[in-house]
Amino acid sequence: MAISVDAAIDIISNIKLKLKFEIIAIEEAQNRICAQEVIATSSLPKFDNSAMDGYAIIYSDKNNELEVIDTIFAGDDNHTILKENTCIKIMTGARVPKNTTAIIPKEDIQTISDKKIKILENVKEFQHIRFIGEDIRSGEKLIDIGDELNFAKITLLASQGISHIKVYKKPKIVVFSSGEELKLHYEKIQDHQIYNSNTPTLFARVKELGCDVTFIGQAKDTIEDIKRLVLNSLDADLIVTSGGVSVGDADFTRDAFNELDFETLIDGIMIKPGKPTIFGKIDNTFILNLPGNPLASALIFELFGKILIQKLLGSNEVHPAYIETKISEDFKTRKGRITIIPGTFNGVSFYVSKKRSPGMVSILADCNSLIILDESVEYLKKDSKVKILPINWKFFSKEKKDFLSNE
Ligand SMILES: Nc1nc2c(c(=O)[nH]1)N[C@H]1C(S)=C(S)[C@@H](COP(=O)(O)OP(=O)(O)OC[C@H]3O[C@@H](n4cnc5c(N)ncnc54)[C@H](O)[C@@H]3O)O[C@H]1N2
Ligand code: MOO
Repeated sequence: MAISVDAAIDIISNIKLKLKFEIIAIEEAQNRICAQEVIATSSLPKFDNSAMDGYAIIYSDKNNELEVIDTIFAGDDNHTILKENTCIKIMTGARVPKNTTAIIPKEDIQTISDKKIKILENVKEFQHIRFIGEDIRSGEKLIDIGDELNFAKITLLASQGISHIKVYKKPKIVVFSSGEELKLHYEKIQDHQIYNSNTPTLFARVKELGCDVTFIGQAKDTIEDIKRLVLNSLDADLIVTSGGVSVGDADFTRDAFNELDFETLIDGIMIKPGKPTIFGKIDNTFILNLPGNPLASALIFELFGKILIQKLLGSNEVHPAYIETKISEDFKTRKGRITIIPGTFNGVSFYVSKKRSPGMVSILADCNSLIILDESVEYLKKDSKVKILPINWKFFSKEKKDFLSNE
């Protein structure tokens, strides 16, 4: 029996998993999920240092002529300290002498003689000193279990001298389709046949989301053939298949799964499109059977499949987050079931896709987000608030946008 959207999301978000991990070099770690806590073992900066090329001084000497008694470069292990009315020439990044209370940028001094300078500008106590630990404190948690590693997290690792990191293994996903009418995109087709667009779509999507993915072919519309493909894939973490879930005379996936000790977790979701979605498990392999209709299949994957992938990746972020915006024009829909509406968010408003039929293939190519409308919604007035779920976060535009003004 079909269950509510909320119940389906809860089932997927609460699946229990034993994830495997591996140790990899940090250069290879982008988009991987961290399987260990990383605690800072050294403060950054490691020592008080100069933020400018200039002179280290004692603040109370700021109005006096100062004698230059030494020069310190970044990386020097210099232990000279300042005396009254002296200064030390210092480079950006160099450790400051212990009793320094201000750095004077080179541009702000006047050279009086070879070893004498005078300060021309106002000085603030402690100016241009970068203090130990102001960036990272030793003992501070830098990365948590389940955090996604990106360039910025890799910065943290490298700055601590960490060369290798424990990450969860990429989930192994197997994709296949069923349907006698389907041919692969590199095959010749006849007039009564269509190209299998779902499998390459899902293959690409799970790969984009950080999984290892294998395509194992197409099942004929027979229980035996579907069983054969499933049995071949039980080393995977997840099988994603599409088609064959409805009530037609050639829809056999449910029967095939049931002959293989399938534990049904979801059999239908009260959503449009994509109601006939099946999710369950054989041994340790999850199976997500999406509807055959291409848009239905892709949208259900965007809403539910992505949560599942976040779980399988080991991410600690499994709940879809939204952006609040407004709808670009009046919008009418049929109430009665929660509906996934694809469209485009241009940074200001959400534009509903004009075409939305579940059997279409062309729609998502022009969309970057979804809204999920409650079953009671029949009409949204222009500028009504909507919550969008982004499909893609890389946010660029074909037109030049003014992101510099704050109006
Ligand atoms: N009597 C009823 N008929 C249907 C119902 C229903 O409740 N009662 N539900 C409809 C809904 S909603 C959906 S969704 C589909 C789901 O059907 P299946 O998952 O069994 O999918 P198929 O019948 O195999 O195919 C549906 C449609 O999609 C095309 N398709 C299938 N696989 C692919 C693929 N890999 N690439 C591209 N296109 C694909 C297929 O040719 C069909 O046109 O059932 C409705 N019927
Ligand atoms: O719900 Mo079906 O998935 O519309 O085409």
